[in-house]
Amino acid sequence: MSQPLVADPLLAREGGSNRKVVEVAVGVLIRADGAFLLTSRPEGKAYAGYWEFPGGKVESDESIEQALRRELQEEIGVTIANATPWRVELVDYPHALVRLHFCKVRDWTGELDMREGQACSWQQLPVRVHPVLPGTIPVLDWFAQERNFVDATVFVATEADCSGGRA
Ligand SMILES: Nc1nc2c([nH]c(=O)n2[C@@H]2O[C@H](COP(=O)(O)OP(=O)(O)OP(=O)(O)O)[C@@H](O)[C@H]2O)c(=O)[nH]1
Repeated sequence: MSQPLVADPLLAREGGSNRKVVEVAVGVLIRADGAFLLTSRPEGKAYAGYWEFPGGKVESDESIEQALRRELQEEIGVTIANATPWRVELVDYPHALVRLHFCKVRDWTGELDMREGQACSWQQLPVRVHPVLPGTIPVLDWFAQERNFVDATVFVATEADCSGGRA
């Protein structure tokens, strides 16, 4: 699959790309111990099986927070108390030009329930699930900056790891 570009917002706004921008609300659920929730993209969607933060497209009559509340109920069965806007990123995929509105969520009710057959995993840096969706990688870098984490944000198995560590 060809790799997406992280688009230049100015170029997109000035007509460098005439594709419609799809607004996406993304929830970064963070537990008290700092672990964050990743989910796998369901079968049938672009990049099926890739790991991402849960969320989805904003409908025309919704705010980012409303869309996020709806998507998280629909996809993972939790109700968020509130969402704190964190960062916005424009990504130019072959299938869509998306503006990702990442929001931190620390307070929710309900048990996790993967309603679209996804997998889920609470992760710390470096993340141990793969592959990670290209548009999700920058979020790991933002976490690394916040947490003074200097190693690679995605764990890469070495030969020693694969052979159980024996020489
Ligand atoms: N949910 C989510 N989407 C992301 C992330 N990073 C990222 O590039 N995206 C992109 O944002 C878009 C989200 O669309 P989606 O297909 O998940 O949204 P949706 O649930 O409303 O889909 P549907 O309307 O096809 O059912 C996809 O193009 C996806 O590749 C992420 O961390 N989380």
